[in-house]
Amino acid sequence: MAFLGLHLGNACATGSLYKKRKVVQQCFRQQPLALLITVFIFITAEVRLWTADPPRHYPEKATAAGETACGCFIFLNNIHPQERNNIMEKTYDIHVEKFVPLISPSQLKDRIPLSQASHETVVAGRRAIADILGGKDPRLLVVTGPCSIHDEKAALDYAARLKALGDRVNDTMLLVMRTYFEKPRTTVGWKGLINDPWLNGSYDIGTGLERARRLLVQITEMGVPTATEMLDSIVPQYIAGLVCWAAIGARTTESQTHREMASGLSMPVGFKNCTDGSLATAINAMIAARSSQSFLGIDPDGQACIVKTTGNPHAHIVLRGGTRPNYDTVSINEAVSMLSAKDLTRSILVDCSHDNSRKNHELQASVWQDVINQRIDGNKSIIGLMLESNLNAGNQKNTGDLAAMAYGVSITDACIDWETTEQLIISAHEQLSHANTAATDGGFHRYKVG
Ligand SMILES: O=C[C@H](O)[C@H](O)COP(=O)(O)O
Ligand SMILES: C=C(OP(=O)(O)O)C(=O)O
Repeated sequence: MAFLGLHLGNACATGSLYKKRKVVQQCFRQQPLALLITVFIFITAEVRLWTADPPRHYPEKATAAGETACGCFIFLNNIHPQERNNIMEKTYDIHVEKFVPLISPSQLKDRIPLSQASHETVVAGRRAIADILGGKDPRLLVVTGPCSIHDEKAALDYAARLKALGDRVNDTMLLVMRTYFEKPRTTVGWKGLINDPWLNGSYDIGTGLERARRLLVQITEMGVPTATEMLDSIVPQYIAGLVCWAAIGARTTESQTHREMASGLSMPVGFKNCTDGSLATAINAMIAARSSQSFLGIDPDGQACIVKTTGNPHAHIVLRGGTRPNYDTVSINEAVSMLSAKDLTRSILVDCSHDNSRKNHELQASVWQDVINQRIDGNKSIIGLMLESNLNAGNQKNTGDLAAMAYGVSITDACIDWETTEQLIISAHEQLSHANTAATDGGFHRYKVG
């Protein structure tokens, strides 16, 4: 009734003849008396406006008459002014199809708890990464693994191989597995296992969170430290306790929301330089992330809340190239000067993939070797490298049919295969071991930060 009253007013003021007729018919069926009185008041108002001296113009007259009629209808039907909001045309969620409730972070943690073995891997992994960033651990941090996880079986296969390799090179490198569940897209595309776990556009995010958490538990139970990109600001509540290193990607490093989220994350966070190659965005991000922040989020029970953080002490930069690669000596020195000027940690991780290899996975090997050479030559600011690597090389189209797709091949960016990965890591391990042994003054000195 109230809704019709409002529509009557609106229809009188602005509507088409058809709309007016429809609204009046509805009103008449439901509230004949109120309608008659309203129509009478409306006509009286119209007549007064049309005969006013000086004459008033049409839109003003129509609106005023409509509002008068609407006001009278609301008054006659005893509608409280506050209820008007409820009967007005909807101004929110117009483009929202539906809201699908999700399990809360604590419910998911109860369902898939952190085991003792996982806990040990996460704590030791984070500590080792923080020590590498701070210059206390002389090893090289190597973040390697698929561009994105789409098949848990292949991910576990990769993790098992990485565990064996990590044990072998443990005295020169810390190997951390890319377990990327969220993919930022330049335009559109598959957004990762959390967003679309069935690879078919069904967006079963609840299942995605569950599968991501379960896989992280399995990988950390194998003793393999994990790395992921944090993209959605709600996701960390569900999985962050199982992640040793996090990235904020090139597309989101400039975003305030992501910087705030990073300030509260429990693990070291690497900020990628911007897609155009700008370092300033990552440097500004590091300043924002090390500061305490207050922002909107959810608590472990899924309740919307204000999240107050203390700031992340282990924010650092990741060079991933832009309009040109930025892994060369000149680019790295430029990054060091910019970081020094802002009194930030000068520890740099170089991503061999993305725009450093011009998205050609085969070029990752030469980027890798160039950076290893710089490190051996004494570039003390290089603390780590990243590879996009999978069981098998290249990439394939996501057809949505996991059984029909090639095993261990990326469905996002092209990756190098396992054999190449192993060969690069072992070769670098040998070169680093040799350099350490050969150095007459006890090995190259790690860069002390702060
Ligand atoms: O690392 C993965 C991709 O480079 C990133 O998600 C962007 O991919 P897109 O440009 O294909 O969307
Ligand atoms: C998306 C990624 O990188 P970037 O943000 O550098 O494009 C990635 O590492 O998966």
